[in-house]
Amino acid sequence: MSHPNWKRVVIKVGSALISPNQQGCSSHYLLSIAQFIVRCRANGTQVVLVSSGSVAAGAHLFPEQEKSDIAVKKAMAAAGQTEMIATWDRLFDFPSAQMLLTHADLRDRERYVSIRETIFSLLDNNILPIVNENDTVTTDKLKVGDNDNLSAMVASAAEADALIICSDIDGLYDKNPHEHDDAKLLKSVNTIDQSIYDMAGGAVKGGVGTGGMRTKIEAAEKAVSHGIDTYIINGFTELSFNMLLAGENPGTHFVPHAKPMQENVHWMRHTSNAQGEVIVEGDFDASLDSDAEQLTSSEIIDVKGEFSVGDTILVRKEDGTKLVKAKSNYSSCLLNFIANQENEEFAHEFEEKTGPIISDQHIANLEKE
Ligand SMILES: Nc1ncnc2c1ncn2[C@@H]1O[C@H](COP(=O)(O)OP(=O)(O)O)[C@@H](O)[C@H]1O
Ligand SMILES: N[C@@H](CCC(=O)OP(=O)(O)O)C(=O)O
Repeated sequence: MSHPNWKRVVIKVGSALISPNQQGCSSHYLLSIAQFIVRCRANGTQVVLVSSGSVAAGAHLFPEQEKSDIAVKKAMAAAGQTEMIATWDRLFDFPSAQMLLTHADLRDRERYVSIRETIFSLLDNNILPIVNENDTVTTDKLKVGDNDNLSAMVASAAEADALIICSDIDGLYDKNPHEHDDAKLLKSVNTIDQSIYDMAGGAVKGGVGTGGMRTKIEAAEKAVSHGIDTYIINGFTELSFNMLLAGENPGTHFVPHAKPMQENVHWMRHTSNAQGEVIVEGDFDASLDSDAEQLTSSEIIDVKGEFSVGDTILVRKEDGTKLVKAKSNYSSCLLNFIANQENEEFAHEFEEKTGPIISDQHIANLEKE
């Protein structure tokens, strides 16, 4: 876990650190984070910054408006984003670059690959990528929704060794310490299961944070399955960063999987969204192997939703058991047509000619969730 071994890290900074009073941006807490970034780079560690705070930073420009109104929030984000980037940029004597992403970008394989290339190209040229969600264009369907999950997706895309989530609290406690005086800090988490999720509450009501601990655990789960060391640390104190640089754990460390998922399987599982569902009989045991069992139309009971060739679909059993997520080589329309064929020989010949229903190159086994 010692810091000098990291080739690349992603640092996620929450809104409370950027705009503690919602009166624009403050560099008060950002100075020690910037110092950490500078020292990482001096040690030869590449850094990608995922920064929240555009909504919080822009809030003061809309004094008369209802802050929960979506259109107002988007306007706050648009206005606050420039101030947030300018505040970071002032703290560095090297160039930074703004990357505004949505889930619609990350779940599209082509755009995802393009995002990866841009990150690598910026890093190769010693430019600091500063990523945020593109709040002004998102809708419920298109957004990641919180920067904890976004930072895990970015860490996977960037092939980072570590993800450091800077929060307003020392790490993950066994219960919300703002509500329970006897809450205890977990120094290390080996396995993220339901008992870990049960410890997490949401963000403080009326505060500037979005996801609370739940989204940080979701992020950690995504990252560790890609072999990424993940930390939740207190970003208010400089000591956290000094400890990280000394190879010590200042908060909660989520231990990465010893056998990380392959990059494209990880993307399919944790970043891509299923556009539709195919309900099948029995267990369909998928694997990333062209000799593996193929899904055939005779096993399909139902096709749900509308999807096109190349979209990700979820293959599940009638009882709801999720089997695999995969790229579909058929549209929902064509799959419905072939699955409803009474002439099995025709269906079989059609599939032989058209090729496998789901791609054996883009598939993630869901371990019968
Ligand atoms: N088990 C827990 N351990 C630590 N914090 C928790 C827990 N459950 C809920 N929280 C809340 O999560 C908050 C941190 O998340 P959030 O407000 O979204 O901040 P950020 O801006 O850093 O993302 C904490 O301040 C705390 O109120
Ligand atoms: N994209 C939003 C960030 C949303 C978010 O996840 O905030 P936080 O919980 O403070 O990390 C913004 O810039 O305000």
